[in-house]
Amino acid sequence: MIRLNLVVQICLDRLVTPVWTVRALSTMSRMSSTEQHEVKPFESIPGPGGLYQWPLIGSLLNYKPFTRFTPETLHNFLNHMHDKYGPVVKLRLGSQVVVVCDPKDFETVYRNEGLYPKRTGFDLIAAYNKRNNVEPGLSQLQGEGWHALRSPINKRLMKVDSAAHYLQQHNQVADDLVKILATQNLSPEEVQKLFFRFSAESLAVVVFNKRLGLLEENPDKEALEFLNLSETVMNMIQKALFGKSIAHRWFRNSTYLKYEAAQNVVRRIAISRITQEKVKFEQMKTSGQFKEDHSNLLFSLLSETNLTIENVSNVMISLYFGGTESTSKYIPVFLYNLAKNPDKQNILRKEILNCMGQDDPLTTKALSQMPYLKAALKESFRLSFPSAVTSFRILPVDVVLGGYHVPAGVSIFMFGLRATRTHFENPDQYLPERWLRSEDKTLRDPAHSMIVLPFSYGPRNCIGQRFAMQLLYLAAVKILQRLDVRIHQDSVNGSFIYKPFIQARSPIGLKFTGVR
Ligand code: HEM
Repeated sequence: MIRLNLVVQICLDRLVTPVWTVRALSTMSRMSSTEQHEVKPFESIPGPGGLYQWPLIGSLLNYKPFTRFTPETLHNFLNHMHDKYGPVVKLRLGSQVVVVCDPKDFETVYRNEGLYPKRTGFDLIAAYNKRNNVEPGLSQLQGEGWHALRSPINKRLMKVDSAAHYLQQHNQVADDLVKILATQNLSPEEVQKLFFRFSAESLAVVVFNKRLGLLEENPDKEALEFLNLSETVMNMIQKALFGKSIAHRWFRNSTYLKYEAAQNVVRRIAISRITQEKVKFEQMKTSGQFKEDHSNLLFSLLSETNLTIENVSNVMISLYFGGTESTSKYIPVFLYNLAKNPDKQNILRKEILNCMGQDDPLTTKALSQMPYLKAALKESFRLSFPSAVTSFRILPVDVVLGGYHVPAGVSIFMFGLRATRTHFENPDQYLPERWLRSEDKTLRDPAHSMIVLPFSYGPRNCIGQRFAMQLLYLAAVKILQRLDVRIHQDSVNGSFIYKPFIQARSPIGLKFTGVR
């Protein structure tokens, strides 16, 4: 996402200026004369100039060996840029982008994103889809094509109880996770891998209607192959995203070939599993067991007459990949914040044990009675924001951001992470209490509602957020119900990087011991 296709960038750069001139006039004419007077032109947005604005070279100059930053410490680089140039900065990150960090500007961006918000996809996936004649998935599509695929999923996944349908099965997966943590002495790397298996297993229940058995002592061969290939797919996307592979756009380089081989098998396995479920679905339909409002996502998508097996498989693959990496990376970060603040961990454990005891499964009722759990996760999102940039948009209209005119067609990055520090009291402390209502019913820390948006906002926000929250709550609840979480003394210095989701520079040494 961050390093856009350079060819497209160059074309965009050429296109943007003339479009801006025409649009600027029409937009400006809609403003009051005072506003027109105050708006500063796009050209005057501060930022590194000269060579730093050149296509390709400009982006490379931002990183090592020319600076102390790398794509993985993009957050530090953007903070440095805002310290130097102010709340609106123009620079090259692949294409020319405008970066904003004021929540009021986030609001303006979201308000103007239109019906089909545009966020460019991953060029490695685009190359694969084109070369293999595969229809693009949700995160790759734009415009009406995106809307046509997103709408049927939206109406099911954004429902309040969409994830709750899977809660019972997810409880079982979480129990298996806790059993392993309680009985095996795992290295930090093994713990990280275990969380990946937990997320993959939980999402498999949603996308394939089946557990894969990834938390069993000896998982079956196909399940393990699926897991290993999924990791390869994600690693290659990451490599391309951070500019460690560029040539895949023009020919099949080694990153592309590894991605293609892995993705071909992943797709074959996914399509074969979904085809098996289609047979079950047809039987249910014939026997009258299937109702229109069925809460099972896979069955309900299979019932859409305008979606082919290929469409449904693409959606499910998007969900599986969109969800596994992000959620598995965030579980140890949440646990890290609780382990570093044992007093908060104890308050949370007390709330959990009061609501559900040491053996009960997590239910929606119990969840509704746990305000501290929700505050603890929200505060973790604030203190350790899941992605370096909340998201980015290419708007269909001109806007004014921080007093500067930004033409339609320019990439706008919303750097929410900075606002999580600049808009709160005691920003470096983990204080779930700041999200709880005090007795006079006001929020203790009434921060702007556009700051802590881990799943972004608007019609193109994260479609899997209910599942992500469910899995994060479950992992924390089930672990704290039975185990105390501490950090190995010789581990972790709290230094996090983004690839593109947050993770500790080296796996966090979490220590799990039984609680009585
Ligand atoms: C902690 C976990 C997660 C985080 C922080 C996260 C965050 C995000 C963000 C910031 C976006 C971009 C939204 C925008 O541009 O407005 C996104 C998109 C997306 N996410 Fe998530 N996500 C998480 C988990 C999940 C899960 C569990 C799933 C699937 C079950 C999922 C599926 C997707 C998909 C398919 C998109 C693309 C949506 C579209 O383009 O229409 N994510 N996510």
